[in-house]
Amino acid sequence: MKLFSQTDETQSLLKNSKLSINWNKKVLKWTFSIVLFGLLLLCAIYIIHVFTKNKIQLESNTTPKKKNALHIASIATTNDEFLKKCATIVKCDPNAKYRSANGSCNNLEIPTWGASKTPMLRMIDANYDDGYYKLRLQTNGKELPVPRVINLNVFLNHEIYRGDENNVLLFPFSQSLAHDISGIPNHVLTEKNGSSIDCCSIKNKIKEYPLCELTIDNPPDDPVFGVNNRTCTTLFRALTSKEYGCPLYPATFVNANSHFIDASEVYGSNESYALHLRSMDGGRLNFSVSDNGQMFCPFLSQQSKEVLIGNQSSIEYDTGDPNNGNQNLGITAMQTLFLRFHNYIASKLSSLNPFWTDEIVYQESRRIVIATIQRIAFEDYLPIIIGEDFQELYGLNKPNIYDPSINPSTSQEFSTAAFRVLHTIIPVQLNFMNKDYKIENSVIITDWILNADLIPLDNNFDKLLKGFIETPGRMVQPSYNFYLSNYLFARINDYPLKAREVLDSVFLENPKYNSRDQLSIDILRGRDVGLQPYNRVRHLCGYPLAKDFEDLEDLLHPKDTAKLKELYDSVNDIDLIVGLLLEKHSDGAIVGPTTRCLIADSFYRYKAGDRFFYDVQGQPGSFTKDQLKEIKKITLGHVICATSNVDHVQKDIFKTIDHNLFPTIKQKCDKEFNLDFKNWAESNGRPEL
Ligand code: HEM
Ligand SMILES: [Ca+2]
Repeated sequence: MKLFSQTDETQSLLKNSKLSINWNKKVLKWTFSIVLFGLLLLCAIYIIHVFTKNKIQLESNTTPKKKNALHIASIATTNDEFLKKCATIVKCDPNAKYRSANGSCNNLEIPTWGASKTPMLRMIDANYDDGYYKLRLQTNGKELPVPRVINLNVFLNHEIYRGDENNVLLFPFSQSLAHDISGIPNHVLTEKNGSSIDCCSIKNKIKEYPLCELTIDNPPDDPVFGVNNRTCTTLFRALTSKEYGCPLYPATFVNANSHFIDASEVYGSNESYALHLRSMDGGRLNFSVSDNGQMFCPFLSQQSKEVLIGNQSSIEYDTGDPNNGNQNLGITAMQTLFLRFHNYIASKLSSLNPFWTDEIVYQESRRIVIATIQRIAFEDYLPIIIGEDFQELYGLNKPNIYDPSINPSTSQEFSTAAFRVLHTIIPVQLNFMNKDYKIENSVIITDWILNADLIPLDNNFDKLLKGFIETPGRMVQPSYNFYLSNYLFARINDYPLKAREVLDSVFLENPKYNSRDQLSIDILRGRDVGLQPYNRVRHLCGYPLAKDFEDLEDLLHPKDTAKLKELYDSVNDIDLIVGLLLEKHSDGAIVGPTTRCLIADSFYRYKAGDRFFYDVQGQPGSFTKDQLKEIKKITLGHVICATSNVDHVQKDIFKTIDHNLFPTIKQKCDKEFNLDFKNWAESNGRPEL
């Protein structure tokens, strides 16, 4: 007590201290609790954060992107063999603005994906009798039907002559796309003196020459070939990866062209050829000038006009596609069109940016030409082929869909079967039309295949383009045109024939008459490259596996399945292209369901698998928003207007539009189809090397 009395202050202090100790304890307790709570809270937040973060990462790493139900996936097991065994190591510059000439370094993870001289992709493993290279047999071990017999029994003489709503232009544009994405050379067997061996003349020893294995036996009662006892047609097997120094099992085929849609048919598919085609001046490509001052692909052999008129194929042109650029008047017209378009853009860009080097002008012009072709291919062309709605549903219309996991390579099924279905749109006749819509001249197919002499004469190029736009095209249908099925590459003494009458009379007199059947070739090529039969591929595309011929009637006409039943022993033997040609067309498309599925798959690869695709943003070479806006306006009509004297075109450039019935749909080139490259002026922020 004393203590208390003695020290009031202290007491109070003590009291106070007691109080304060109590209070301090409380504060401490509260602080501790708050801190603990805070810590717990922080821990909880951290745990939640880590958990959700991991979950998100887990989802983005392991959950595949929501798969579009229409997409098919390759089920072939051999696609990576080339990468494992033969792909060269390529060093890429991830900041490179422009695509390489051969397509390498497009995919920075797998730089050889899509490059020229790399294999075609298989959707399904190859089908060979020996699992490796020998042509497949029927499932019961018997020989497959002779292709010519298939053509004669199912296709020939069933042509539909109705004009199509699409015009002839669809054909050369299709073909130039085909040779942009695919090119498999033949393995030609040569004599010691360098001339090619005629497999038919060594028929008794043909087994010793596996490359002659495709040689066609025409039936003795063949209505065309039988007449002159032409029982045999030579066809060589395609060049395999082995000939490129990379033996693979099973036989694998190599694309000589870059797989991407990158105008390789204009610029070449490798660096040295690309350089060879350049003038190295003003960013232009080399060109020749005709007598009337017009620009053409460089003439490889220049002869006098008189000789040209003397009906001999004397001019050949130097193009980015040395194998096919001269094959026919249509494809050569496309080569000319895009060569001119490149040089047109180069001159525009040079005047906007006089200080640009040849290299910058060349690369920027090339980039615009490629973008133009890609835009036309995806927005104007593809909807006609596979149908607008299907294209939308497939996800092909979405912008900027680059996905480095997509292999951009051309599939074997697409290039050797599905895209060749469009061989059916090849017309018999091409028209040269003047500005007044008058046909001045027409040539039939035996005159315009292997004969591109007509292009530089007079104003033929303009008239040919006008004829393409104004003439209704050939409808897609099961049969190829009669000439293509009988008189392909009809040449006597190496000169093209001039008219059907001549052709027929010579044919009757000359047993050496040497024409071919394109459909037989396409069927055989499918066997050559080991394509799986139609039933397997349609199943891959989501259609039921047919157990017998009648089961095919969900997609084919009963009259056709009946014919197939007479030719093939089993529904599992039908050649892919045969089934594809006979499919009823899908809604809004000009091809059937399996063809549409294979075409959509490939075009998806060419878009989603191309880092330089024209609308991809965020890459070193992406177009600016303003440039992209301008690119999006360029139609094939603009290209024609910029490069020829055609003065009226329509926006829907592949549609036949009767100028008498719909005069307002035709628009004046100089009014409606001008191009503006001001967004490429360097003051606008781009570009520099
Ligand atoms: C007059 C026009 C045409 C002719 C004479 C023609 C002829 C040929 C020939 C002879 C082949 C090589 C056949 C072989 O040995 O396997 C071929 C391949 C091919 N054709 Fe055509 N064709 C023409 C137009 C078209 C068109 C319009 C398309 C439409 C897309 C097309 C698509 C293809 C494709 C994808 C290939 C495979 C290319 C390869 O990988 O080598 N062709 N064509
Ligand atoms: Ca290409």
